[in-house]
Amino acid sequence: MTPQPLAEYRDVTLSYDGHTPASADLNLQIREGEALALVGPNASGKSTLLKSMVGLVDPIGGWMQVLGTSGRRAAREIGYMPQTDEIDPEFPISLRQVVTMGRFRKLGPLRWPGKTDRQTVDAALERVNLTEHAHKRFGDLSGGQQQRGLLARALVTNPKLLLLDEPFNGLDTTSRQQLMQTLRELREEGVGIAVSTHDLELAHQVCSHVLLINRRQIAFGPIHETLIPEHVTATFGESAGHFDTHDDLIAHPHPVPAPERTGL
Ligand SMILES: Nc1ncnc2c1ncn2[C@@H]1O[C@H](COP(=O)(O)OP(=O)(O)OP(=O)(O)O)[C@@H](O)[C@H]1O
Repeated sequence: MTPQPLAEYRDVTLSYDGHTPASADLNLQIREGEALALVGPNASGKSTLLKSMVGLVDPIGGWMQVLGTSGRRAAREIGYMPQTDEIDPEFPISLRQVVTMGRFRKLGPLRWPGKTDRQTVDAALERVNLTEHAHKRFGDLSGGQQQRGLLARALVTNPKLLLLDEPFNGLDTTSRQQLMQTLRELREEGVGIAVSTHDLELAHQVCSHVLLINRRQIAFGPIHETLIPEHVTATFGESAGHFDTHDDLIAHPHPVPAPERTGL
């Protein structure tokens, strides 16, 4: 029997205020070891979709399930790396403390981190190659190191499902390669991943599936069949350029702004 998907959406519409749709027609599945790239222009609904998987945005239509329950209930078992983080670079908090914060969802507010928690934090830091920087102030790390630190924070719950919102933004080539390698390893271990990105090449290198979105879902499916010129043009508009071949598509990804918000 095929195992139940880690996340499944059927005709889902999401809304922040309970009536204005923020994104619609969402139909997707993420299974163990699969990685889904969310691709679309700015303000097209990528972050909204990720937020809905941890219950930060609710559906106003359709049916969805995450880890067999609602996004809100599943949140403790999910690793979520948001696009922007609230950590003030001036705040005197070490990288290790930032990563340990990721355990608090598991620990609950009244438990002090124990041996297992410390070991899990050590393993996550090692996984993202930051062990030697553990005691540095978070704000003193480079942008790429901070990104990797936030990934470590998302990993300390040992999630079955990992959600990453534009994790490659601002990374240099080395950090990018390291992050891609980590994501491939996680897939091999059976972790399901959803990652929003503007980078089609990266999507191809890391992901098994793609969902193209521009306030509505344009297409979803295996990446090699679905990330095709017709779908990219439908997502980004004609100004996305003309793509003759698959290589063109990867060489010339030109995201353009989404249309003004009109309530779909
Ligand atoms: N907190 C919020 N309250 C109300 N509307 C919101 C909120 N956050 C986003 N939206 C709206 O939802 C729509 C989708 O935005 P979203 O942030 O999901 O896009 P995105 O594809 O992640 O964009 P980007 O690539 O710029 O991060 C936009 O119209 C946006 O204005």
